[in-house]
Formats: sequence, C-alpha cells, structure tokens
Amino acid sequence: MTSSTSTSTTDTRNTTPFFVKLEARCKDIQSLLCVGLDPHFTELQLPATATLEQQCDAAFSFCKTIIDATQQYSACYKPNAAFFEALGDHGMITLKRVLQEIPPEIPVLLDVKRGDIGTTAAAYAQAAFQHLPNVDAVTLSPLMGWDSIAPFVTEQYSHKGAFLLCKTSNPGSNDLLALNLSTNETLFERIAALSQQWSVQHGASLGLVVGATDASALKKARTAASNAWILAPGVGAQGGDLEAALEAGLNAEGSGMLIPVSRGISQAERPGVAAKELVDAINAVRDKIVAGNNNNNNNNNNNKTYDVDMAATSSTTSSSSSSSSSIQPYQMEFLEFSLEVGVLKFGSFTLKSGRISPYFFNAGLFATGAALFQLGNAYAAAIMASTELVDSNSSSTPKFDVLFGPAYKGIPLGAVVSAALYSQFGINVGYAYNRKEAKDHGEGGTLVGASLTGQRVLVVDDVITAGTAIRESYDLLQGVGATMVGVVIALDRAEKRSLDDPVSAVQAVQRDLGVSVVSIVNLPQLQTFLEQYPHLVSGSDETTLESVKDHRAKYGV
Ligand SMILES: O=c1ccn([C@@H]2O[C@H](COP(=O)(O)O)[C@@H](O)[C@H]2O)c(=O)[nH]1
Repeated sequence: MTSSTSTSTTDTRNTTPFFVKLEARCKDIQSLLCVGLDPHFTELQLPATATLEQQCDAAFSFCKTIIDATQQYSACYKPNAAFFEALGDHGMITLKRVLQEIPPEIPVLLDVKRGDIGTTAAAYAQAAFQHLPNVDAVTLSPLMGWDSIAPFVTEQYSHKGAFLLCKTSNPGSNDLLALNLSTNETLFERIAALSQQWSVQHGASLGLVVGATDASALKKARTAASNAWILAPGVGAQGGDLEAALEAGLNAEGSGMLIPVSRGISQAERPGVAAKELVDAINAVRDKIVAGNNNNNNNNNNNKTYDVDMAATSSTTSSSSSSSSSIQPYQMEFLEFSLEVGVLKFGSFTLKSGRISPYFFNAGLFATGAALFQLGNAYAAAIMASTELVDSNSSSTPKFDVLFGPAYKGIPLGAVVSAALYSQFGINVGYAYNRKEAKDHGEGGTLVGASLTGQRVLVVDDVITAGTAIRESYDLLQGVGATMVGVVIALDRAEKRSLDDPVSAVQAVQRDLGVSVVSIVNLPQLQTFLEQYPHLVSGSDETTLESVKDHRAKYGV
C-alpha cells in the first residue's frame, strides 16, 4: 500500500520546514522548554481495576490539563507514543484527541524512536504523519543508517523533522553509544557528524537526542554537530543537571537546544508554575552564556533574524551550477557572516580587469579564528552538498583523496577546509600545498603535506577570476602524477570574461580541464539574497539590487 492511496487524517498545518517553525516558536515566546505528554498509569489516579476506556479518558484529561496549563511556555509538545499504544485499540484515538488540543503554532514532536528498513520506515512515517494530526517531527534510531531515516524527512515529508537518538539519557546508553570507534571517535559522535552530513546532502531536517544526564557527551555532540538542534531529555525525574546541560549543549547564540520535561511538570503541584520556573531557569543560563559570548567576542552574532528560503531547505541543489539561485541554510549563514566581517561589500568597485562591479568579495578579510572556522564549515558544507564531489549514497564517500591549497591564498583555505570536513562530517582526507619558491635545504622541493602521486585531488581557492592559478595547479598536479578532479571556491561570479565570450572563467575551467567547479555561493544566489533579505545588507537600498541585476544582465552567463 502506498501512502498516497490510503485514507489519511489531513495535516492541517502548513508546510513550513520543522526547524523553521520550531525556531520561530522559540523566539516568539523566548522558551526552549519542550513539554512532555506521558500519561503514565501511575499518574492517572485510577484504581488498578480501571477499564481501558476509563484509562483512555483519564489519559486525555491528564494531557489536556498539562496543555492548558503550559501552552504559553511550551516551545514544543512531545507526546510519547508508548503510553498511548499501551492503551490498546482506543489509545491511538486518545492520542489523536490530545494532538487536536495543541494550538497550531506549537510544534509537535512525536516520541516514537522508530528504526527499520526503508519500506517499513515508510509505513512508520505514514503512521506518524498521515494518520495522526499535526505531528511535525518524530524521534528515530539512526543505527540502521540513512535509508531508514530518509522516508521520514524526504519527498512528501521534506518539511517534517526528525531527532536521531545520539546519546540517550539512560544509564545503558554507555553500553553501545559511548563505544570508541576505530576512527578515534565515539559512536555517538559519529552519529552527530552523520546527522550534519545527511542534513546538508539531502536537505533533511535532522536534530539529535542527547541526554541532559551526560554534559560531557552534550559538549562533544555540540562540537561534532555545531548547527544541529539537540533535544536533551533527563532534566527532572532522571536527575539531569539543567545548568550543566545547557552550558554544554547550547550553540553560540544561546539556542539550538530543547529541554523536554515530562514528569517534572506533570507531577508538580501546579504544572503551569513548574513550566514557567523551568523556562525562567533555562533563560537565566542562556542569558549568562550569551553575555559571556558577547564579552569574548565583539563580533555580535546574536538574534539572527533571517527567514531561511523555505524551498531551499528541502533542496539538494549545490551552487556548482551557476544558474542555481535558491539559497541553502549554510549559504545563508555564509553570506551573512561574509557581510558581517566585511568580506562581501556592495557599492562600486573597479576590478583588476577594469570592469566596474556593484559588489566585491575580499577573502583576505576572513582574518579571525571565528571567521576562518565558519569559512571552513561553509566550504565543507558546499563540498558535501555536491554530488560531483561526494558519492551521494549513504556512506557519503568523497570522490577525492587530497585537498590541495595553491600558494598563497589556497594554503590556509585548504587547511581550514580539511579540518572542517573532519570535524563536521567525520571525513578525513589528506591535505597538501605548494611553495612558490623551492626550498634548497631540508626535504627540498615545492610540495608540502600529503603525498599527491596517484591521488585524486580537490583544489581549494577563493574566487576564480581568469583561471590562471587553477591551470597552474592542474599542470603542477599532473606533473607529480596526481589527478585534479575538481575545484571548490567561495564565490562564483558567473560572469563572462569579455562581452563576446559566451562562458565565464569558471565554465572555461570546467570545459578546458574537464573538472568540476563547486562554489559556496554564486551570483544568482547573491541576487536572491538581496531580493529576499535586503534588511540584512546594511546601507542597501533599491539601487543596490538594481545595480546587481544590471551587472548580471550585462556580464552574467
Ligand atoms: O534519551 C532519551 C530519549 C527519550 N526520552 C523520553 O523523554 C521523556 C522523559 O521523561 P521525564 O519524565 O522528563 O524523565 C520520556 O518520554 C522518555 O521516553 C528520555 O527520557 N531519554
């Protein structure tokens, strides 16, 4: 049976991507509290002889009381399916009734912890998203790999989200999830890195479950998945330390984390008061962290207010094609921080060729540790989003063995990108660079780093203008028996080299050398950015967009 032919409960919510909806809700009510709806039999105040029907009625009232008392504080509701399944035939009807009580602006995460082969996973997805109203996301076990996750978050459900069990809150989580792998990381760190990789490659909305009972694991998961939303259960009845958990798991903006609490609220004398106290306690720690970050970093990154392009969040298009204009979240972040640090400027600039350009990109101004860290992550995300550079099967194998950074600008770029590929995606490739002048002592020669002979090489550069440096790298690599398979750059200006030339410098490199060129962003995306987010470009007005459009009409390919 396919999902499209079955009868289904209409999902009355819109198709806003899950994390966009969640982020909006968290911001609106300034809360990271996720209220759990777990009608344990022991909390229903029923005699042991109560019928299933009585239990269902009591479970519904129990959940409704919590929803009514907590909705102004709840960033998300998390009913756990187990307690409803335990109520037999009418359990699912009770769950449906409970879900209908949740106001539409509050996201719903159904805790089901599914994990099965693709066809069965599709049936589980159908059960969660078609027969239950208003479910926006689910919890899943990732141990069966990407094909067990995909049915929940791609194609017809591309706007839905999933939290992958990473390091759960129970003591037994150390039995398997904390085991060390031969890659010098724990299994849960691998899961965290894979979730980032799958999110970028498949446009999937994936978060992680990491228990608040293990602050050290939270810190490691946050490092392995710097952009992920983390659901951190275990505060309250399981004894997790709220402050330690938040300190370890919040992202640099004091967000990116949901604190689910079930019994800590339901067993409180007044659930509404308990929810408010939790929100206040969470926000006190957030404020402290954000204040600390601001002190340490004058580069104030807080309160980012852009709306991610809804269409782009579910797209897997990489900007390797200079005609692609939709913007992925990592591209949005890249454009934003390029503006913040002054790398990207709008105005009137004379290029080396004498051409006047309405914008200028000066990669030399990525001049702090924080900027280089973000830059490396953006390059790594662009590489992982490209099917030309990475095998898109579940193992996500790179189609290159070594990153090569041509002197001089490519040297730091190659270094930060190789480190980011490892830290963000668990991909450990070689790194090499060249000197402009050969050394006449020590090991001699112009090449430094990983051996290149017989290797497939990806060259890292900032912007291709004439393509001369890339052609030099091509010759150099050929000379040592390496194969250049591609180039990754920050910005593709997608401009004709001269008015009577039909191709851009990037296209000429692709055509002449037969290699892929992938960019973090391109000119059409820059235009989309100006059209959709003009408020993010300080000092811009309608002439800014018009001059970029004119420039593109005149010189664009
Ligand atoms: O690692 C995990 C994953 C899920 N849970 C679920 O969260 C709630 C916690 O309930 P409390 O009453 O707040 O302890 C419950 O539904 C669990 O199944 C978890 O605890 N740990």
